[in-house]
Formats: sequence, structure tokens, C-alpha cells
Amino acid sequence: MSLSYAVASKARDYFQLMKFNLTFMVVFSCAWGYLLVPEVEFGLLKVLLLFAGGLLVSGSANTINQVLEKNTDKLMARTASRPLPAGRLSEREAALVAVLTGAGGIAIMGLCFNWLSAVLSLVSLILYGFVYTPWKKWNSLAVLVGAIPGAMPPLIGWAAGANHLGEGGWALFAIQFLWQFPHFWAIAWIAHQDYTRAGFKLLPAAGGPNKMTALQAVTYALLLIPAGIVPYLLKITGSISAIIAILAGIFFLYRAIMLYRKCDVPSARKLMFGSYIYLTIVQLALLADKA
Ligand code: HEM
Ligand SMILES: CC(C)=CCC/C(C)=C/CC/C(C)=C/COP(=O)(O)OP(=O)(O)O
Repeated sequence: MSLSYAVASKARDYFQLMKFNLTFMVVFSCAWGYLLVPEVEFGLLKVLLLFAGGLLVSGSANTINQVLEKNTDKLMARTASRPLPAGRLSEREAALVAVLTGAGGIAIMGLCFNWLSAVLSLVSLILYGFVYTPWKKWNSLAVLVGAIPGAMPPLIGWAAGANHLGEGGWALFAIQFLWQFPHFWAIAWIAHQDYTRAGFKLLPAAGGPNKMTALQAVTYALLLIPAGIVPYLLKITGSISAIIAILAGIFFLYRAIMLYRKCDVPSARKLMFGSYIYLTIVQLALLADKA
């Protein structure tokens, strides 16, 4: 095996270990919270430091998740080729990576921003790695628990910029919190057989892809529409982005309603892609329209 091949395959394993795409969106949402703080002005160095800190903390949390889920990840087609279940990486190496990246990320948050954001980062890492992850094996309430660390990145960003938890930070937390339910239930609907094989019951209505599950996705998508305009009501952002958030919310709600009407995998897939589209558009629009 050539050296360059070995380096490339190691890099690929580390990218999978930190769930790079998910982590990127998590970190972007953290920068979103930071940049929307009224007194914060854009500074490239600060934003890069925030990306580095967030990438390391989220990377660590996802590594802990994969160390703890090595055996169930082996049972699902979606996850079987990850570096730990596939045997390309030892648990020891992954645990070392988790400790080093977690400590490095929290240190960056504490030293370059403030200790409030560092403590919140540690809390979200613990909630995701050590509360949500084991909870998944018990029941679907795990998703409610996982949605807390999932929504914390914008709040951490807000804390990094303001050094306190203002109502603006909580408004952004609320948007990302509500968004996660249709996001994840669409994924769990698509991968239902995979999850069943591994013994997970993560859909809300008796663990199944049925009308009650879809109705709950519709409910959260509906709640997301008023939540999307709270930053405008708090005068953090302007009216144009509030209109965009309402339109994006209607689009997301429509996709959830279509899942309720059709109850099939193609509709769930549309809702899943709709979730990425919704969050990206709303975050960019609010950022561009800061008051
Ligand atoms: C309760 C909270 C959440 C749960 C249970 C959840 C679950 C999942 C799962 C299982 C996947 C994998 C889908 C696959 O294997 O193809 C996924 C993908 C993804 N999630 Fe989430 N998620 C949550 C919150 C979030 C948050 C807060 C973000 C970012 C702001 C996010 C962004 C993403 C992205 C970008 C992907 C695509 C990853 C890829 O294609 O590689 N998720 N989510
Ligand atoms: C700032 C910070 C520490 C953030 C960490 C929180 C974080 C990564 C939240 C993502 C939300 C989440 C519950 C993902 C699903 O994992 P899963 O185990 O259901 O996914 P899987 O089955 O693909 O492993």
C-alpha cells in the first residue's frame, strides 16, 4: 500500500468518524448564532476559530457516539462501513481522538471566546455522547433528548459572541430544536428496516412509520413557522428574512403534509431533503438580513 493511499484512507476514516457533513452543518449553525449577536461584527479570524472549536467538539461527540455504537452500527447497512464497525480503526485510537479533539475544542472556546461557551460545549457533548446515545437503545424519547445538544450550537455561538444567554440565542435554539423532529423522523422512516434490524425504535408512534408519526412531523413543521419569525420580532433580523422564513416554513410543512397523506418512502425522502433546504435557506437569509 503506497503512503499516499494510506494517508488518504486514514483521512477518509477520520472524516467519517466526525460525521463531517453533519458536523459542518452543526458548526455553521454555531457561526450563525455568533454572527447574529447585535454587538458582534464579522471578523475572519474569530469565525475561523469558532469553526475550529466547533469542528473539534462536534467531531469528538460523534466519535464518542461511534465508539459506543460499534456493535449496533455493524447491524445497519447505513452505518456498517464506518471505520469502527468495519474494523479499520481500533476503539483505543477512536477514544484517544475523542479525548484530544474534545479537550482541544473546549479549550479553543474557553481561551478564544469565553468560558460560558466552553461549558455549554461540554454540556452538549455530554448530552449527545453519554445521554442521548445510550438512551437510543431504550425508547424514542431519546430523540427529544438528542434534540437538546442538536439545538445548542446556535446558543453556543450566541454565548461566544455575547457572553450571556440572551433571548436571541434562545430564539435560534428554538428554530433548530423544532426543525430536528421532521428532519430525523424522515430519516428514520427511510431507514426503518435498518433501525429495526439493530433493535432501535426511534419513530414516535410505537416506533413505526405510520400516520401518527407523520402527524407529529407535521405538528413540529407547523410550529416552526411562528418560531422562524421570532428573530424578526426581537429586532435581530429584518422583515425580508422573516418573509423568507415563512415561505421556507410553508414549503417544509407542505412536504410533511405530503408524508402524512402518502405515508411512503419517496415522500419521507423529500421531507429529509426539504429539511436540509429549509435550514440552509433560513440560516443564510437571517444572516444576510441582520438588523
Ligand atoms: C435529534 C437530533 C438529530 C437526529 C436524531 C439526527 C439524525 C440524523 C441521522 C441518523 C442522520 C444520518 C442519515 C444517513 O445515514 O444518511 C443524519 C444526517 C444529517 N443530519 Fe441530522 N440529526 C439530528 C440533528 C441534526 C442537526 C442539529 C443538524 C445540523 C444542524 C443535522 C444535520 C444533518 C446533516 C447535514 C445530515 C447529512 C449527513 C450526510 O449526508 O452525511 N442533524 N441526521
Ligand atoms: C456542539 C456539539 C457538541 C454538538 C454535538 C451534538 C450533535 C452532533 C448533535 C447532532 C444531533 C444528533 C442527535 C445526531 C444523531 O446521531 P445518531 O446517533 O442518531 O446518528 P447515527 O445513527 O448516524 O450514528
